Amino acid sequence: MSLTHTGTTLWHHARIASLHGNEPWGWLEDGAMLTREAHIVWCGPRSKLPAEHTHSITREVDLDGALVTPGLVDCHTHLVYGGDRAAEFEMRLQGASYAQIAQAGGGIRSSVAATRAASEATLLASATRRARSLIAEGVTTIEIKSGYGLSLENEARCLHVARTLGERLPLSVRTTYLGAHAVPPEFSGRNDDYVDAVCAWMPELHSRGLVDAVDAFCETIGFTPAQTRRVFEAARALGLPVKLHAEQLSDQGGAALAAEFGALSCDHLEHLSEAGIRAMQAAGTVAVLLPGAYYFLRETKLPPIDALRAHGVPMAIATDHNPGTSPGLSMLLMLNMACTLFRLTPEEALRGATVHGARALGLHDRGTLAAGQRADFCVWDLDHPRELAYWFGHNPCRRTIVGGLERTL
Ligand SMILES: N=CN[C@@H](CCC(=O)O)C(=O)O
Ligand SMILES: [Zn+2]
Repeated sequence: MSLTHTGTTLWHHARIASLHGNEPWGWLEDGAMLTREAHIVWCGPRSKLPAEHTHSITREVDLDGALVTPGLVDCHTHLVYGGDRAAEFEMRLQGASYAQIAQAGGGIRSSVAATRAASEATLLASATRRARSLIAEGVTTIEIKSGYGLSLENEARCLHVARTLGERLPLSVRTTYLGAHAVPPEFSGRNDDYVDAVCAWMPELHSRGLVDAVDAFCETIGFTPAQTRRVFEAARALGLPVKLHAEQLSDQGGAALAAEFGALSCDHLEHLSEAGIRAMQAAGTVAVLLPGAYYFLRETKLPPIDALRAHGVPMAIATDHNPGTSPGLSMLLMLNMACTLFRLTPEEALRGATVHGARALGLHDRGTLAAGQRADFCVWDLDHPRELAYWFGHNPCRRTIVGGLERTL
């Protein structure tokens, strides 16, 4: 187990996936990459390695012709929660809708009760198990939202667990405050008062170093656009970037609202309008597609993929891991579903799970393999990168390097 940097490493004899969009989809033959500490110093065909780099090499690793891609980025998860919602799954299979269950006080609120009842150690143990599943399939960066605590101290606890995961596991963790996920029972019928509380807790959570971004669930069963605006104004006052669960079950105009605040991403988007797409394009907002939730809720309305593509809106994909609508823990399955259900090309899906996922988190130092980027990459037992979206129920990840360090679990 190598856990310290060993100078400058030349990783060679690799097929380095070419993911630049304007180049033929495939790989760089006899690819090589030079890493120093946590970063890539150089990447290209080994024969073109500049002479000035050769004398600095302290270690060589032969990758035996294996495929290399950037580390995967899961840019939308709700990984920290108590309990599960398998009983709700059974109810939905018998005909109850997600919205009906939520309106009857179940859904997110049942996970809030289970999360509040769980100790921090229990939350950390279950989130660690889930994170390890994602890590095993090549995830090197993950976003984790709060949203099952819904009080100042319970939101803080969940965000703290997320931060702790990033300290204990070989994984970069970004945390998102999703206080505006549902209205907790103690605020029942006082939705606006709850939004006031969500905004009031934000500076405290931020001052404890627990928040990288702010999100909300803008929906008929969540928060109105006016309430979402108030949450975003509070975030802007603190200089925090925003994201939004937008147009999942209905068109609320949430995407255009989020774009007005320069949102990093709008996520779900099954009911996204043309106006919303234009607003996102103008703001540079990433469209995060969540095929796991679409599949698990057995939705029928597809996100407007062709229009997003035509307008040049970057598309990311993520697991949306959560106990209610997407209990899956496989980014590779999401790559497959993004192609089979949403008709992304395998190349679009892989860009969605790497460079566009990173952009959805406001990260520009990862998601591609180039000089200056973080040395986060995966080595796969595959020939062509299209196979990442092809196989499912099988893990071809041979090794993963995070910040220049070989990862072991
Ligand atoms: N849509 C809102 N939030 C989650 C679901 C949360 C839950 O049902 O527990 C989502 O992204 O799908
Ligand atoms: Zn979500």
